[in-house]
Amino acid sequence: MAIRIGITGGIGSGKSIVSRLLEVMGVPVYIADAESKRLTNSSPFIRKELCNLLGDKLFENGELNKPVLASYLFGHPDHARRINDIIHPRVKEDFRNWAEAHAAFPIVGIESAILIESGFDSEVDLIVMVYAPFELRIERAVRRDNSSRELIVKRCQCQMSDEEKRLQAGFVIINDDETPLIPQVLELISLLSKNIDYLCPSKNN
Ligand SMILES: CC(C)(COP(=O)(O)OP(=O)(O)OC[C@H]1O[C@@H](n2cnc3c(N)ncnc32)[C@H](O)[C@@H]1O)[C@@H](O)C(=O)NCCC(=O)NCCS
Ligand SMILES: Nc1ncnc2c1ncn2[C@@H]1O[C@H](COP(=O)(O)OP(=O)(O)OP(=O)(O)O)[C@@H](O)[C@H]1O
Repeated sequence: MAIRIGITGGIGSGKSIVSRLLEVMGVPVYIADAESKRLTNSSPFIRKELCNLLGDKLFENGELNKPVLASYLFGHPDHARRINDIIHPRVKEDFRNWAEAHAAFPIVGIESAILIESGFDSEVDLIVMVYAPFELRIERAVRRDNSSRELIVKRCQCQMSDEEKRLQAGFVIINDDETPLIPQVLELISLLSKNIDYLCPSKNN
């Protein structure tokens, strides 16, 4: 069975770039955000539960009304928890199937901004945190999403702080526009390759 790493970090930290680098280096990565959107659109169970909470207007012509979901979800941390409790158990199940299908790889990854908050930390052998200073994250996300600072800050408030994430991370990748990324990703892969026994002894037999 593959070693499972969880790649996390706040909005704009650079998880997508790190995941892309890992994939280029031969580590398949399950992108939880993309998969949760796919499941939200395709799973009748998720649709039904979301409509029970927010009404049928949530799906217009069969398509998820993203602004409606976003305004509820990011409106209050309790709302985010309610939505996550509907979507994330299905994502977890989907990830387990995906990981089994990729069991021949020595290392696989899952990328999620809310890996720890949504309980995916128990699915992985190592948490890798992508870190960037708060202001830089906001600046990047504002530019990328063509969004306002207020909106991005509000989304940050639905996520665990960097300080808390750091406490749980076994490896931190600094993505501050100064520290080169590739050597850090190579170091991670090298460390994992050397420490397979240490990380998950049962998986290396
Ligand atoms: C609410 C939705 C429709 C907003 O879509 P929109 O295109 O406006 O934003 P986008 O998806 O690009 O999200 C921007 C960032 O917000 C953060 N974010 C998204 N969902 C969540 C969440 N449930 N809790 C905390 N932060 C979140 C992530 O850092 C994400 O990259 C969308 O984010 C969604 O469907 N979220 C539920 C799926 C989910 O929980 N994804 C998070 C990772 S598993
Ligand atoms: N080292 C870097 N150099 C230049 N641009 C970067 C760097 N890291 C990230 N960016 C840019 O910052 C933006 C945010 O990065 P990215 O999308 O990888 O963040 P993320 O952690 O996946 O965020 P989210 O949780 O919002 O999905 C992107 O437009 C990306 O191209």
